[in-house]
Amino acid sequence: MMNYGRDPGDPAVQAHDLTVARGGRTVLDALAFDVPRGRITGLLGPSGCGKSTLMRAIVGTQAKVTGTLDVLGRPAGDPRLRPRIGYVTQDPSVYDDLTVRQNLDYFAAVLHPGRASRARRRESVTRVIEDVDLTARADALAGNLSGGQRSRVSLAVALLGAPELLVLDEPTVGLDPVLRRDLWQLFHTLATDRGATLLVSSHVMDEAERCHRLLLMREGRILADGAPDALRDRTGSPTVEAAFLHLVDEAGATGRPAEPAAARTTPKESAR
Ligand SMILES: Nc1ncnc2c1ncn2[C@@H]1O[C@H](COP(=O)(O)OP(=O)(O)OP(=O)(O)O)[C@@H](O)[C@H]1O
Repeated sequence: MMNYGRDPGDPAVQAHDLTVARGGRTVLDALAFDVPRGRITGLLGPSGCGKSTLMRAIVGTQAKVTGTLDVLGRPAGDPRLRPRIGYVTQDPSVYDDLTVRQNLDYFAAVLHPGRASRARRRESVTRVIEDVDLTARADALAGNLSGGQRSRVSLAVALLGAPELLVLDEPTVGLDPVLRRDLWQLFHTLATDRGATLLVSSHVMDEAERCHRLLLMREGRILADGAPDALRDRTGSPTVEAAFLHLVDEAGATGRPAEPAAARTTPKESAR
């Protein structure tokens, strides 16, 4: 199986004092955390807490980022990081008038151009279609796929270059329980067998249990980080969701986070 670059050394992502302003507001506030290599780190928190903004900062597409943010040993946004990171946004970016295989052939040609790379392209396209379990639909037009199948095509595109770091923004939204389970199995294969680092966001707390490690976010801040077990133990909670609520109450009691909730209601669509 292909090795995606496990390296026991530095964390894949290291952030210190990471701050992002959007529309004149601070939406990420002095974050400090790291993301270990070869593991699945879940980025969990309610809608609007800043998960997508943080992911965009990591992949280098977010403006007005201050503080320190190192990704795979380089500053976030360094062009040399591009082939080493796979990023899947919430909106599947596929061409509806091409088949699944044609979509992947196209992106593979961008990644590995030239006649000399033809065999390599064919091998990687077949591999990623298998990875996302779309072999039976490889010749279907993307426009005729279900929402979940389209998002798996986007994931396949991100897997093409065998990236060391995969940043997946709510990849399981709208999927049925069987597909969600299958995708999480794939994430574990990518991390465990291929050494990839995954950062996966979700606002569904039950997905937390499937991660090796969690970053719990609320209102632009990291509320807590650690393994699901450790977070449950530390808060004496039966589930990560209960642990999250406990931590929210604790933060309220110590007077830490929070700008007024009303200041945080800008529709997400205006962000793009
Ligand atoms: N262009 C913008 N101007 C002002 N505020 C913005 C802008 N874009 C996003 N925001 C705000 O930044 C905050 C973080 O948004 P972000 O999309 O990162 O949250 P999220 O946790 O990913 O939410 P969701 O789960 O709904 O995708 C939100 O409160 C949002 O309203």
